[in-house]
Amino acid sequence: MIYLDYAATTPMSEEALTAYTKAASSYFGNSSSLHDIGSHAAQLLHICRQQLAELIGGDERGLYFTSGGTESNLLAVRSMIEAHRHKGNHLITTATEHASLYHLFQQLETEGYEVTYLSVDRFGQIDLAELENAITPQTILASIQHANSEIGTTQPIQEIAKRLRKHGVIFHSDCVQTFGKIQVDVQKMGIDSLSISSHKIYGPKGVGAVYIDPRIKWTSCFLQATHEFGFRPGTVNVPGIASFVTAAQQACEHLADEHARLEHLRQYTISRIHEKRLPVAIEGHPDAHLPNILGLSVQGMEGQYAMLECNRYGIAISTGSACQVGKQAPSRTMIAIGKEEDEAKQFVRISFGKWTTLNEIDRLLTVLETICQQRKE
Ligand SMILES: Cc1ncc(COP(=O)(O)O)c(C=O)c1O
Repeated sequence: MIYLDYAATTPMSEEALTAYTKAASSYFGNSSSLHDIGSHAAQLLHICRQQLAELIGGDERGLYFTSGGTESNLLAVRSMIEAHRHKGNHLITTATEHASLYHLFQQLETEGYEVTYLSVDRFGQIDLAELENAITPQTILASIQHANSEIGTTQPIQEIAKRLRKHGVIFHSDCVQTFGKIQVDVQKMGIDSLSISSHKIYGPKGVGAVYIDPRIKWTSCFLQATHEFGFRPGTVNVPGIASFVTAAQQACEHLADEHARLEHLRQYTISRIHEKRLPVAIEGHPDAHLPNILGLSVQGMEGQYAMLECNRYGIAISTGSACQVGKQAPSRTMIAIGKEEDEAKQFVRISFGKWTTLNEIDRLLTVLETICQQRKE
């Protein structure tokens, strides 16, 4: 099977697996226990926190480990808005956030918050003037993703941060798809808070982190949470965290080389699509994009059909959106970039990773050509 769905999840690297087993056997203690076995685990946790904070240019006192990107987004936003409720009830986000945030903001609307969903252009970027116009004295927080998980478009984070800072609005950014792929540095980006996840970068599933600038106040979503400085209750997954941080260090260390390699694969795929004259449109931003994600619209064919046919030929790709067999929902991102509902269902996402080769891409393109041809006949 050829795996071209690395943006959905990645296999664990050897190094991350080794770090996991080592920590799980040698540092198995509960990091909250006061005996030496607990203290050893707490020491490892402390080192992991320092190392991860360094990788994102942050202060270790603002880093909290969680069960992944979904929980990170939920807890970061809820904890910060709860502490700033006195300022007002207005929140800003975009039409193309990950489902974890989209559903959270929908829920918050039912709880009395007013939410502005910023539109995006045909490449998936927000409009800075629209952002600035949306800010009111009651705006508490804006949650704007670093990159979209379906089409890979990155947002002009520094420009966004400048505008939000000018008006004293807290800036949370979902960096789940970008951390380890392009630079994520809280100071350079000017963000107050971010979410990251381990399983997108060859670490274990069920582990992630939130960073909240220690100057930003937050109120825990949990009563009397004693772990993670009160941010999140529950025994801390120290082996998972040690493995996550190992994966993160590797991803950041090889970031530049890996970026160039993945971008080459992406450009190669696009040029071969054009050469073969496949009935496929390239989605996303021509310049501001992740190197590992390529969003495609397969004309006249539902994305789910294309995906299932690719699977039949031994290639794993994604439709980008959660769907049930035989019932494809239109991609929210596609609708937001201006597609009609039928067109929005024609979406597939190809995502490259550590082990992707040009031969695998050639095979994908041959299969796509066959599927399009079959459909015509
Ligand atoms: C942009 C983005 N945010 C959040 C998540 C959720 O992360 P996790 O799977 O770790 O809960 C994902 C995962 O697909 C994602 O792509």
